[in-house]
Amino acid sequence: MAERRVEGNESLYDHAGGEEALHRLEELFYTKALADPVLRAVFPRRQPHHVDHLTWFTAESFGGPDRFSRELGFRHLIDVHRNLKITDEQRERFAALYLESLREAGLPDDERFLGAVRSHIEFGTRVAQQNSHAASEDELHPLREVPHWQWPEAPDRSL
Ligand code: HEM
Repeated sequence: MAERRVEGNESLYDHAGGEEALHRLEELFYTKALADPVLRAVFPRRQPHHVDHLTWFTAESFGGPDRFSRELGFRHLIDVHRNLKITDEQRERFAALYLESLREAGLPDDERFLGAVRSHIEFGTRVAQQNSHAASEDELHPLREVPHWQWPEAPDRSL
């Protein structure tokens, strides 16, 4: 679904196509993760709420409804990643499969949107990885709430 222009201050959530499009993306991604030889160690079986919860998280971070914070809370996200001991290879595969799924789910593929999703997934996977190794509260990543992701800055044409 290329060629969608960014309208005014449209949210990333609306640009993505809202809840339905994000759910399609997360379902495709989770199916790939479950079948992946590198990720199998951390995703041994399908968890019934994973896709919904991942959808709520992404929706909220992209400027949509705040259902993740209201119903689950950020602490839940910290807790589910604790002790997973995510390796660099797993983190990188997670990000690569996510970006692959974005294309296959037919979400917009304009450069600004792709840039926002790339930086979101890069940041999120690093937070999850750090928290997965934290032996104490002090070693957790300092993030304590769902971030509000923004469009990448437009290049400064005056330079
Ligand atoms: C942007 C990065 C990430 C986000 C937003 C994210 C988000 C989530 C969410 C919403 C859940 C669902 C919890 C529930 O069911 O209530 C979850 C669970 C989980 N995540 Fe992540 N995660 C990220 C990165 C990672 C990475 C890099 C890995 C490992 C390579 C990972 C492994 C897991 C596992 C194993 C679970 C629990 C089991 C399951 O639900 O399948 N996550 N994550």
